[in-house]
Amino acid sequence: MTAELIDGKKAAERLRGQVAELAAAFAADAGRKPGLAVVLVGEDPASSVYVRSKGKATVAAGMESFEHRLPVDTDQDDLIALVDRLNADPAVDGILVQLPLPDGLDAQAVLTRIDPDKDVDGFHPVNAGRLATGLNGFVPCTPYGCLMLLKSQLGDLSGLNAVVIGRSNIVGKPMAALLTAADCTVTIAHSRTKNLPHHLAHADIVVAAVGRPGFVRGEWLKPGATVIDVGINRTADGLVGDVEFEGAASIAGAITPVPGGVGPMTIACLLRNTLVAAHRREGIALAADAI
Ligand SMILES: Nc1nc(=O)c2c([nH]1)NC[C@@H]1CN(c3ccc(C(=O)N[C@@H](CCC(=O)O)C(=O)O)cc3)C=[N+]21
Ligand SMILES: [Mg+2]
Repeated sequence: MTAELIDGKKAAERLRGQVAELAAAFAADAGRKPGLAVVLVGEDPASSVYVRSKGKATVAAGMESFEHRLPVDTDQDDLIALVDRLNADPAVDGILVQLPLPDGLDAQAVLTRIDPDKDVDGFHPVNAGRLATGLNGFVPCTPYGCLMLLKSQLGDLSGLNAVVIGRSNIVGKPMAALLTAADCTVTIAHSRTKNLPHHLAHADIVVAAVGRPGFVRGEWLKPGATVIDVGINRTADGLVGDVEFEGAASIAGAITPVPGGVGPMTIACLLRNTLVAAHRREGIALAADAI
């Protein structure tokens, strides 16, 4: 292993510390804490664990956590009615509906119902449009966390070749938009891409978000590349990323581990977005470079 390990856990702790300080200042100013509502439908064990750790992180950052656990057979109208109540609740700055939703529920309809200014996941089409056109909105937490890790690792990203593998609305597309805005030359690769190794051979930055364990091989990388592994795959060998770690770590310049890389940053960015939402909703200024 010659690559530097990018410590997402440490970066996330630092960000959470900054959020906590600013949340305390907000509470002193506004007379209330920033509030995050998390909605979980059903009892998927992995989702339950995420929701619990989000709730804990929210409280630890000095914010209010509102947890709504609904039965697996909740119908669409009841879920929409809950979103409407949260949209109207002045104590709620951010709303997150945990995905995936159980079969039979229309996730797109639910996400589109969330007030875009409370959409701290950044999944609403209005926020996707804001990101695509350079307006201030909410950026999805996982790609935002990846960008923070890249900037703290590399500084200025201008002119670098970046290959994003995966084109989901949640990671790949917003990641490509963020890297484009940071003046990278961006390639979006996906399951139909021909000759992925050809594209990776020129990539200074690789963001892997394909959801297939060990899909990206070390020998495909440009020596010294910075590799961000978004994959969280539960296998017989435990939790592994989308990048074949051992091989990649002998060729890359820097790489995120799984776990302890992107995952912790996702939660820290959720708190960051909630803090920003609270300031915007109360009309309290937050210095652009504060966080
Ligand atoms: N509306 C919505 N927003 C989300 O942001 C969202 C979602 N739904 N559904 C599920 C995915 C997944 N996700 C993760 C968050 C943190 C870790 C994380 O902290 N992972 C740790 C530990 C992982 C473990 O041990 O299971 C790590 O990578 O080190 C992982 C995954 C957010 N998601
Ligand atoms: Mg794909």
